[in-house]
Formats: sequence, structure tokens, C-alpha cells
Amino acid sequence: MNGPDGRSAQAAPLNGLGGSNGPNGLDGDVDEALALANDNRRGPRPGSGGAPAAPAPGPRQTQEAGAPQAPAPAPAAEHHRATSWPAARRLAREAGRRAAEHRARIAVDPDRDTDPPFPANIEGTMGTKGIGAVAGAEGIEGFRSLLEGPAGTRALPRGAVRVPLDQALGLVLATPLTALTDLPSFDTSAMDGWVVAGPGPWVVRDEKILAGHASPASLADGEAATIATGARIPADTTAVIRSEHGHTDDKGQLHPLRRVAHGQDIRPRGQECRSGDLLLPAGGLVTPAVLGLAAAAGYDELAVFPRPRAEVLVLGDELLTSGLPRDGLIRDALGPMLPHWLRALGVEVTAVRRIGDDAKALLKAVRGAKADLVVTTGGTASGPVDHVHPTLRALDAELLVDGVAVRPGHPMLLARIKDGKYLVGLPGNPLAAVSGLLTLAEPLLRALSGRAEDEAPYGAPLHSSVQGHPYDTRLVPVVMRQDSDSGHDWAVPLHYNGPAMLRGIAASDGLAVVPPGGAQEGQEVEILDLPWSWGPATGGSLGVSTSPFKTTGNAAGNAAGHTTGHTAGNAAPSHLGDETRQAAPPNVGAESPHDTMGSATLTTTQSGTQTADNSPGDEGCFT
Ligand SMILES: Nc1nc2c(c(=O)[nH]1)N[C@H]1C(S)=C(S)[C@@H](COP(=O)(O)OP(=O)(O)OC[C@H]3O[C@@H](n4cnc5c(N)ncnc54)[C@H](O)[C@@H]3O)O[C@H]1N2
Ligand code: MOO
Repeated sequence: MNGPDGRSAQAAPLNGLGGSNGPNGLDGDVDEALALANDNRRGPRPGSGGAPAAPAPGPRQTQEAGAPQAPAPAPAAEHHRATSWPAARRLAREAGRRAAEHRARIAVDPDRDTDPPFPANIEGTMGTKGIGAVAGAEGIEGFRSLLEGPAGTRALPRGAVRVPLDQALGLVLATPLTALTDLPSFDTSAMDGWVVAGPGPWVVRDEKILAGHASPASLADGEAATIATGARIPADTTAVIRSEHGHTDDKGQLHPLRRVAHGQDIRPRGQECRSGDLLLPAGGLVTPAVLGLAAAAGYDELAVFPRPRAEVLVLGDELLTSGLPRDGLIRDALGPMLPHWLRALGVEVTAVRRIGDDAKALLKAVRGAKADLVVTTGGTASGPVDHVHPTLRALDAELLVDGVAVRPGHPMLLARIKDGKYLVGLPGNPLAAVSGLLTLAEPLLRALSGRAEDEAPYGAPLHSSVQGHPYDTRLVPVVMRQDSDSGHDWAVPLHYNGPAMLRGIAASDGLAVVPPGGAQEGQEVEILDLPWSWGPATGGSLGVSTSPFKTTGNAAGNAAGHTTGHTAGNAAPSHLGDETRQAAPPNVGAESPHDTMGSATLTTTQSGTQTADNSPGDEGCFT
């Protein structure tokens, strides 16, 4: 990939900074990034680089307990007094675990409404109270062991409830799902046809055997009976012959049209499971399929954790709730988006309030919130009407994360407002808010809802290089596409990934986690799934796709100008199929370090991958 000055991205990884902020001039933060980039070209200057002054004293906060900025280069730690992105997620997860523990505790004993200090052994914690202390970990372990006890021996875990099946959708299993019966619970016919005993031909009984009836009389050798799929198999049956594989002669005798194998088309009792078998572990989401399985296995109720409750506070006087933007006012993009996004994460949204830029109203709303989590939007920075920090100070809240080394979204924050109650402050810029949602709210809510952690994050190679921030992680919307030859998934970076833009994310399957310094074409990066994306590679791994270029996720990706989308004609990368080339909108380009507003100009790198110079939509990569 070439920069505007012709140098390769590898040789000059920061050369896209200057053109990244569109036609309206640089804002303060881009200046800052440029200064850093320039410093970087000259070689690192530890402790310098235009670092902003230390943040004004805020709510109680502590040193980061050993939160390195790795893998960022050394100057990052000094430049950004922010929690690293991985550490922020760990902290949010820990906050969720502790909120779950709190909820479980007060479910048993409402008077024990105090939390142990936030543990200090979590990298990146800012809570002084917890330094050196591990109190609370025992409680969490105890909670876990209840979840992981052997099948059939566990009581209902603290904080869990039993609900009828039809109320369990979207909740999290609090106990393993063990079979309450053999499945099938009796030997059953897999096909419509005849049951037969011994070698043919067979005399067919008059009595027909139907599903839903008690045991039929046993068969004698040389005897057959008409049977329906799902009906009980009589004792001494040899096999089931499908109706299309046998015929009866005019004497009423049944003859096979094919060789009959012993036991064919009989589903034996317990084929799927035996009573007491583990069907699903605790911590999994109750999906429609889980409901079906639970019902088949004999359940009327499920032990689940109640939904976490969240309240959304939308800040900003400039927001309109209908019509076109006018007179400096803009449409609120977060009010219509966040509650549903939270619901998709399994949350009960108890209220959505519009607070404007009213500090008193914000304080009252946060103080009075009953939910486990308050999510605010906007007001996280230090502008004249940014009231989130002062509000947290007024509440004597404990800031656990105050800024994250991630773009967009770096002003995001996480605070404990009181025992068991947390606040995630999302920045006002809409994509920055999504970044905050996935960085802080999602791990917190996942842990709070009792969901098991992902064993290994999903990764995919990038279809084209992505410019990195010098020191911060970037989250970049991508669509997942499958290479027809190798079957591998690629993450195709999308345009319109600026902090104020939703056009990229709306067309995406997920967000690529681009490490500080950027990532090259073909480099494997972590992908954050969106709650409604199919889950990359599902179709591929099941071998269901016959398409030469399978859409593994959101087919709308083409509308946001992914790499393969703009490679019209025969210039498409050779490792993608024809369909890729046909799918191409003409005038949008791949994520590129130096994209600015303007029309796309295609360039071809040595590897044949298309990139776009001067493409629209990548304004503000570094704000
Ligand atoms: N001096 C500094 N200023 C800013 C910094 C900084 O580090 N130092 N960071 C910038 C970044 S990056 C972001 S992101 C924003 C975050 O600011 P706030 O969280 O205080 O958000 P607001 O100022 O309220 O709004 C920012 C932007 O977003 C628009 N907005 C707000 N709410 C909504 C909504 N519900 N729907 C659509 N758009 C919304 C708002 O109008 C602003 O344009 O701070 C920068 N400044
Ligand atoms: O959240 Mo700002 O938009 O980090 O870039």
C-alpha cells in the first residue's frame, strides 16, 4: 500500500495522518496525532509528543495497577493516560462479574448490600481501594463453582430463577441442561412403511401402528405391520421398510424391493441422549433451538439468570427526535440505536431518558437509577456542557476506566456509582459510542448476565491493510467474505469509519480490532461480532455454501465500499471469485490510511490488492 508520498505503508506507517480528517481542517486531536506521527518519524521521544495535560482531578481514581499499554510502543503509556483496550475489556468483565455477585448476594440476603473492594489483581484497574486486596475473588469463585457443579447435583445458583420455557428466550442457562429422559424415549420408526420380523415375504397385519399410542403387540417371525413415522416399534421387530421400498401382492404379502438391513430405519431409545446426559453447559444463551431441545428433553421450566437491567440517558441539547437536521440541531442517532442494541445483548432496558445538557437533571437521573447499569451518551469530554465527570464526582463514584486507548471512542469511561451499580459513559460521536458499547458495556453485561466467556476470540485475516493509530487500538467496521478457492474468511475493511459516522457499521458484520501501528493485508486480527451477525464462517464450516464468494455475514457490506466491493471489472484480487468482481459498486474504496473526502482513485499495490486514494468516508480515523 502506498502513501500519498509514494512511500510504502510499512516504511512510513503514519503517512496517512495528514489527510485523514476531511476538508474542514484538523481538530485538536488530529493535531495531536500529527505531532505524534512527526515525532515518530524522527524517532521516539519518551515523555514528549504533545501529550495533553494530566486530566483535571476527577472522581476518585487510582493508578492503573500494572496496566501496560502493550503492544503499543513505549511513548503511548506516557502520551495517553488511558487504559489499554484489552485491559479496559478485562476491567469491564470483572465489573460485570462483581455486579452479578452482588446481585446474587442480595438475592439471598438483602441486607448484605455491600461490595468488597474492586480487586487489584486485574490489570488496569484504577480502583485504589482494591490494591493488594483479593477480597471478592472467593465469592466469584464460589459463584462459578455453583455454575460448574456436576450434572444433577446442583441447587439453583444464587441469583438464578426458574421461569417457564416460554419466558426463557434470550436468557442465560444458570445450570447445565441435563436430559430428564432418554431421547428418543422409546424405539421409534424413522419412516412411514412397515415393521417386519424375520426374513420376508411377510404377512401384513390388519392393525396399523400410529404415533402417540401405547406399545403395540410384538411381531412374530414372518409378520409385518403398517407403521407411521414416530410410532413405537413392536417387540421382536427386525427392521422398518419404507413405504416406497416394499410392495404388497394380491394375497396381502409384503415383498422387499431392496435388501433389508437389520435395524434399518429404527431410531433406538436413547440414540440422542440418555437420561442424565449433559446436553448443554451452564452459561449458554437460551435460543429457540435450546427451548426446543429443553422441551424435548422434558423441561417445563429452566433455571436462568434474570436479564441485567440498563437505563439509557441521552445527553445533548442539540438533539432532535424527528425530522431533518436544522439550525445546528442534529438527529439523535443513539436514542433509536442503543436500547435495541442493549436488548440484542440480552438486557432489559428499563428507561430511555433525554436529559439535554442539564447537569442537575443528569445527577438526579443517575442517582435515582434502579438499573444495574446506567449508559450515558455524550458529555464525556471536557467541554463546557460535558457533565458526566462532574456528576460522577458529585456522586463520589469510583472511576474504574477513564479513557481507553482506542479510536474511535477514547473518552469512554466506566464507573462504579454504588455497590453493584455501574455507569458506562459513551462518547457522543455515534461510532465512538458503539466502540464504547462493545469495549465496556458488552463485556460487563455479558459477565453480569452469567454468560460464559468466549473461549477464544474470533480472528480473521484482513483483506487489505489498515492504517493504525500510533499508540491506540482502532476498531474498524468490516464485512466478512469467504475466499472461494481456499474457503478462508477475510475481513474486508469498510469506509465511513469516522467517529461520527454510522454508515460503515450499519453495513458491517463486525469490528476489526486493529492493533496500534496498524495491520497489513493478510494479517489476522480479532473480530468483534455484532449481536445480530451470523457469526463468521458458520456457513463455511458447515460446508453449505456453493457460492464462489460467499457472504458470511451482512450482505449490505457492498453498500459501504469494502475492498472487494469497489474492485469493478477484472482488477479484483485474484484470490476472490468472480462474484466478488460482479458485486462491485463503482465508486467506493477500501479502508485506506490516507483517505479523505473526494472521489475515489483506484491504485493497485504490488500484491494486486485494490486500495483507494481520496475515497470518501474515512474522515477522522485519528480523532
Ligand atoms: N478537548 C477535547 N475535546 C474533545 C476530545 C478530547 O480528547 N479533547 N475528544 C473528542 C472526541 S474523540 C469525542 S468522541 C468527543 C466526545 O465528546 P462527548 O462524549 O463529550 O460528546 P459530545 O460533545 O456531547 O458530542 C460529541 C459529538 O457527538 C454528537 N452527538 C452527541 N450525542 C449524539 C447523539 N445522541 N446522536 C448523534 N450525535 C450525537 C454531538 O453533537 C457532537 O458532534 O469529544 C471530542 N472533543
Ligand atoms: O471517540 Mo472520538 O470520536 O474517540 O474519536
